[in-house]
Amino acid sequence: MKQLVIATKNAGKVEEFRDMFSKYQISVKSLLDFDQEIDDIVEDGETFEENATIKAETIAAEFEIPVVADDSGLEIDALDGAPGIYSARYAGEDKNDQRNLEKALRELNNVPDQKRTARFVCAVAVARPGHETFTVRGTCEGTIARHPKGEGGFGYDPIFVPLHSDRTMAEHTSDEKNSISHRKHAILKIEEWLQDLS
Ligand SMILES: O=c1nc[nH]c2c1ncn2[C@H]1C[C@H](O)[C@@H](COP(=O)(O)OP(=O)(O)OP(=O)(O)O)O1
Ligand SMILES: [Mg+2]
Repeated sequence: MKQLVIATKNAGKVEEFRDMFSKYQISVKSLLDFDQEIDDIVEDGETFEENATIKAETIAAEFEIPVVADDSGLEIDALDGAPGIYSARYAGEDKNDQRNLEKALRELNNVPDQKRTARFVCAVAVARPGHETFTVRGTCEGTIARHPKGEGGFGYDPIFVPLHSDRTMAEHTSDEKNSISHRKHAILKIEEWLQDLS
């Protein structure tokens, strides 16, 4: 079994990478699996790609191994793309999913249904010692619901209704989410690299 480190401390992301990488015979190790304490990485880039690169290169340099990182978030059109790269800390430094989605709903309180369009964005960076880092991006278009619904997924999934669906992402099974998500679309773009990994 091939192994890949994902430079994330987000358990929801880890589970999705595990599920989606299993078909490439890749087992996933995340920052949650290291015995030593790993400091939080400062994500001070101006784009998803910059932040994914910072995370991947920090861990690749520290452990001298190939690393994949994910920087992702929700862009809401009626809020000019907010929360965007600030999605994790939208309602405060404690990165609370529930408070984040409640804040998004509050901001959209007076916004009619047809103007509630949004998309999930995921930039994936691949960093390897001695190689140039590269990034890819996947997106998932949808709308913001009026109320949270569903127990699956993580983050903003309870308020995000993907295009062509009448359920929130949190009401999708993990297999359903992993076939349409921004993360899936990003991973498809590194599929060849994943297959060639030794
Ligand atoms: O599929 C998703 N379904 C719902 N919400 C999502 C998704 N994907 C990203 N999101 C939200 C969660 C968080 O508010 C932000 C990611 O922030 P982001 O900095 O990339 O991740 P993080 O800080 O949780 O973990 P880490 O940096 O260790 O990978 O976007
Ligand atoms: Mg983060």
